[in-house]
Amino acid sequence: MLEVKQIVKTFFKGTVNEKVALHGVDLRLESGDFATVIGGNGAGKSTLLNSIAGVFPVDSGSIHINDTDITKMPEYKRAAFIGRVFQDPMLGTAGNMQIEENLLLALRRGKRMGLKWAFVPKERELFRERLSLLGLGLEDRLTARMGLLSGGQRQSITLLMATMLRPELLLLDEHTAALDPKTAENVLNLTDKLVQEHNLTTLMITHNMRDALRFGNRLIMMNNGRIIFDVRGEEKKKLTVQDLLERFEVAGDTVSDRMVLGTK
Ligand SMILES: Nc1ncnc2c1ncn2[C@@H]1O[C@H](COP(=O)(O)OP(=O)(O)OP(=O)(O)O)[C@@H](O)[C@H]1O
Repeated sequence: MLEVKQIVKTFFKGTVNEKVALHGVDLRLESGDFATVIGGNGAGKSTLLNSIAGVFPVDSGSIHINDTDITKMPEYKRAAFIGRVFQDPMLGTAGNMQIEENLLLALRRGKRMGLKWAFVPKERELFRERLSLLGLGLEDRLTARMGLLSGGQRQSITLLMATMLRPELLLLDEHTAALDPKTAENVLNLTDKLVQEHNLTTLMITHNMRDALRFGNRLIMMNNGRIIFDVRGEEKKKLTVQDLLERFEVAGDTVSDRMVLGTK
């Protein structure tokens, strides 16, 4: 469960460039909620995810995961609760390390690694099993350098890593936006499979309205640092792109072609 209460975030406070990116945002995700997040440029979507992940402190308000108050917890400690996948496929994995070394880091997250990279055979077996889920043949390339893989392959492995130890919360920030349409589709389907399989509480920012409608049991729309629409269950299932366009229009937001058509 995630509970965000009244969070405010201001950038460049007290300067001519002062920007209030979040105006007292409230959000509660129940365990297993999969919420897609949409909104125009500068709506505050990434700022909301970054505030939850602890990339920077918030000005006020509180953030709880289950019963733990993480508002003042440093980012590296929050990583024990949170799995993240970013837009840039290069960010989630270490390019100069092997596939299995990256996976081992994820498996031993929060534990002392010591000086040795001693693999237990059971771990390699687990990695092979997880990688075969991707259907990319990577289970036979455990010692390949991550840097040799394509963006889609790296993003798929980042997803596996983010969910290797079941996180309390999964944060996805436009994680398929840098991929070609076919690869993006595969990574989205993998995302959905992992979320369902592990019943993960998930927040997924997407610029694509169709994907926001297709995935998850909840949809959240942001505008100008506020959540202006939060819909779930049957009501979400009935929503159409046209409904979303109307909401954007009422909010006075501009909608780009890529949001409607899903192109980059
Ligand atoms: N690190 C930062 N320093 C200064 N201003 C920032 C920073 N991050 C975000 N902002 C500003 O905060 C506002 C919200 O930005 P944010 O990136 O959260 O929007 P977004 O909804 O994710 O938009 P986009 O879809 O364009 O990525 C914008 O005005 C942005 O310029």
